[in-house]
Amino acid sequence: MSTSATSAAVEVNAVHRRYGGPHGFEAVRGVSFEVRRGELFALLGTNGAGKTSTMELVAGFSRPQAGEVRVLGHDPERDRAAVRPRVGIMLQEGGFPPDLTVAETVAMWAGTLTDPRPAGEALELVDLSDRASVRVRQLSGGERRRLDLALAVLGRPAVLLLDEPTTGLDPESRRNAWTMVRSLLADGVTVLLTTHYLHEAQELADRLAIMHGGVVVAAGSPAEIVAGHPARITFRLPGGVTPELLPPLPGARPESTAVAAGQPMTIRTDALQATLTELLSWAHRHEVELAGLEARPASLEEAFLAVADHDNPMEVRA
Ligand SMILES: Nc1ncnc2c1ncn2[C@@H]1O[C@H](COP(=O)(O)OP(=O)(O)OP(=O)(O)O)[C@@H](O)[C@H]1O
Repeated sequence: MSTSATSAAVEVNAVHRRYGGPHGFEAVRGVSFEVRRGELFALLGTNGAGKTSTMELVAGFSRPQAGEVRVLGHDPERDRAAVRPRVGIMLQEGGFPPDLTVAETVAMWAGTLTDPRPAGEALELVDLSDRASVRVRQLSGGERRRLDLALAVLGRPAVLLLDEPTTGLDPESRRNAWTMVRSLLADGVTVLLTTHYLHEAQELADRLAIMHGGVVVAAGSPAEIVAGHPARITFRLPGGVTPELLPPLPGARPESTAVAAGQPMTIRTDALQATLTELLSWAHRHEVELAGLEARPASLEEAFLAVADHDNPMEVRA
């Protein structure tokens, strides 16, 4: 195991997870990452990439066939008694008795914890106070998700494991969930979450890993992940100008050269400042206006699509 056992809240080291026996399907194929204390680490990936399978290993619900997991320094499956009181878990299926009310569900769950938050406080955190007397079966999908979240934070966990916590939430509820997660982070809670919302990862994550086909294909801070991908400059080609009349632009390539004068043109560049400088001085010299000019770095979504398309992903240590 690495020497950072004291600083990392979660350590995942070269884990493998196979379903269906020794010759079955290997869903997780040598994944490694660390979640430092107090940070939010996001696991992104295509459908079936192995995010939930990895999350279940961290939750201690199953053992990896190879590799190691440590949560707060313990094996979460073997040392369950040491780990579980300090970890809040929200997986994809809540599975609560449908005939209990929201308040009864929280009370039942609180009964299994040593130092639970007051039920009202937990429901307030997820904006469900006014649904306390409603039966679980009558909740909407988004309200059930919020109940899952209330239960995950009920025991004042030091580490929170959230598997797609905001799937099915409307935009306002999603933002409320982000606010809650940020306040937990401010209190020093460590969060590992999976999400399909790249904007969510960009908003919340200190660091992230992108999984594809059971391995980590990119890892780092959101800025590090997008840094390796080209920026984009768009503008409307001035009247009378075709793409071949543009000057040579350092580090750049047009997305398409079949653009007529007056039409929108997109240029990809690995050297945004140099390309833009050259383009603007050319426009100045020729006294033409680049209407609708926009320049922006790659988004996490562009980086995600690029690495998810990668045919031969390499494992990366986060
Ligand atoms: N119990 C199981 N038995 C057999 N195969 C399984 C089992 N659970 C998951 N898998 C397979 O393992 C692979 C990884 O699944 P997993 O749920 O970990 O992916 P994921 O990244 O969370 O996907 P999604 O984004 O769609 O939720 C998938 O191909 C899935 O079909």
